Amino acid sequence: MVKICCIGAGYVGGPTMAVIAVKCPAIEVVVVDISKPRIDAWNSDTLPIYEPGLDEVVKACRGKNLFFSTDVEKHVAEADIIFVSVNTPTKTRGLGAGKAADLTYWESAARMIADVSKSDKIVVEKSTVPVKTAEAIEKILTHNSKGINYQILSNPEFLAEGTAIDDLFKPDRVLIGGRETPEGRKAVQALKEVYANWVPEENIITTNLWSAELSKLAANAFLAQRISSVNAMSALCEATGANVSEVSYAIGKDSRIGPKFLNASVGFGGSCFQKDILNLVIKINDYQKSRFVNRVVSSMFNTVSGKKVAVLGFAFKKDTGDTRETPAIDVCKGLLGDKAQVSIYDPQVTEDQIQRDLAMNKFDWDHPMHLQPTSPSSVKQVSVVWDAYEATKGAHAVCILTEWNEFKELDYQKIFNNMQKPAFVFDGRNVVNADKLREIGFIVYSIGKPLDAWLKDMPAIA
Ligand SMILES: NC(=O)C1=CN([C@@H]2O[C@H](COP(=O)(O)OP(=O)(O)OC[C@H]3O[C@@H](n4cnc5c(N)ncnc54)[C@H](O)[C@@H]3O)[C@@H](O)[C@H]2O)C=CC1
Ligand SMILES: O=C(O)[C@H]1O[C@H](OP(=O)(O)OP(=O)(O)OC[C@H]2O[C@@H](n3ccc(=O)[nH]c3=O)[C@H](O)[C@@H]2O)[C@H](O)[C@@H](O)[C@@H]1O
Repeated sequence: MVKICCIGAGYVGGPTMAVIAVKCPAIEVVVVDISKPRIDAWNSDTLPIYEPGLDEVVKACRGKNLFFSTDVEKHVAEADIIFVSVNTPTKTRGLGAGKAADLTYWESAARMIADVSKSDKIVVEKSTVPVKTAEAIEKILTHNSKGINYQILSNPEFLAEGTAIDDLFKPDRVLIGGRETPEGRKAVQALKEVYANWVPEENIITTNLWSAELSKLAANAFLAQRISSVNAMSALCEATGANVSEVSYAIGKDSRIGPKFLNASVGFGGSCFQKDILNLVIKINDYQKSRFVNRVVSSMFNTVSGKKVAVLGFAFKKDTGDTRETPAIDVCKGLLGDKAQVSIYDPQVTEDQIQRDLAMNKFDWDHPMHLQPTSPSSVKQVSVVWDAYEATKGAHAVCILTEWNEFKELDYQKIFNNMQKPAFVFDGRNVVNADKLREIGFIVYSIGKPLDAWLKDMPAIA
């Protein structure tokens, strides 16, 4: 019989383990906690937390294959899989106070696991933790390992309070991250088999450890931003006579936005949602563009002065010639600021438009034509050409700024042969097959993907 032990009998540990127990009669589940009153309550008729449906689930399996205990060490020692679902509050003092997560409880749980274990263990991060916590936990466990093999998995929880049991019975997805080694994959599979007792296979996502840890934080950030956006609209509604419920309904009908989580409120609460300013979205967008330019410059020995940089794509998205607020403007201006020679190709944007865009002040495009400069002085460091091969000839680097389909089909071997070496590709839209380009010899940067060894060694990005 597989034995599961969960450290932490709180809002997550209690309901999650009760659902595992009820759905997996062949698994023994023990929930342990250092708080005796909490454990006593879990063993009583008055459970320590209120959740619709929780009483029934606990009553169905408590004393059969679900147990609550304060004998933490005994049950950790006996378990095959240990979930750690202790609290991870915000630090209130010291370095990072008010911002960083306080991992004191996590660390003491990990040290206790290392102390009492006598057999191999799968240790599952259930708590919400900063990215890379698994690495720290791994270090604590393996430095004290006594020959025991530990596999760390990240299995963040997405339940919301008030709907915990429904969310656990029918999760949108279960996410399991693990090491990309044979032992890591085996551990991921073992945990997947637990959830597969009631969750459809296609809803169980497996990833690497860091993607799983980050996805949890990202999901909460997206949800919090959504509420903040609606709440910002509520102030606009009050000022204009619009009705926020009507606005939410109307925008929620857009299938890309969807109808959920669009209720204006006095502000969101709960322990997890904190970063809530609408401004953040704009700041992040500007940051994303300057980060791209910094990548280009820092990768190319910290200067692009006098170097030819090919820009493929100028429109704000594919299949249009529209350039209003295209990120290409800011990226090109950044490269020109560092004195690059920029050679631009876009299948639908004219040379006149590109020169106009690069000469114009930000937001001027949104004023009537007669207020805009009639004959913009062309920017000398810029040439606009008729195809991608011409743009990249003799270049040190290629920057892909629009996701035109034709950029996927280019003959990159031919492009490589005609470029300066080392030849760089900075893919701002994730359109190229980075592995194939690396085989040809390119140094490739793809937005949000693991970095080339070359790029990793270059100076940090501002
Ligand atoms: N509350 C929620 O809706 C959700 C919470 N989370 C995350 O899950 C984690 C747990 O959250 P909650 O269950 O709400 O916290 P909680 O505070 O209700 O429960 C944590 C429990 O861990 C126990 N504990 C702490 N250190 C221990 C140790 N060394 N040994 C044994 N027990 C120990 C505490 O006594 C407490 O009962 C947090 O990281 C939280 O961010 C994730 C998704 C949803
Ligand atoms: O990581 C966590 O702890 C959890 O945080 C939230 O769950 P929770 O905080 O329990 O509850 P929510 O339903 O998300 O509500 C959070 C706050 O936002 C408010 N809210 C929510 C939705 C909405 O449309 N408007 C709004 O103001 C709620 O009233 C509440 O104050 C997430 O929804 C869960 O997916 C996540 O697992």
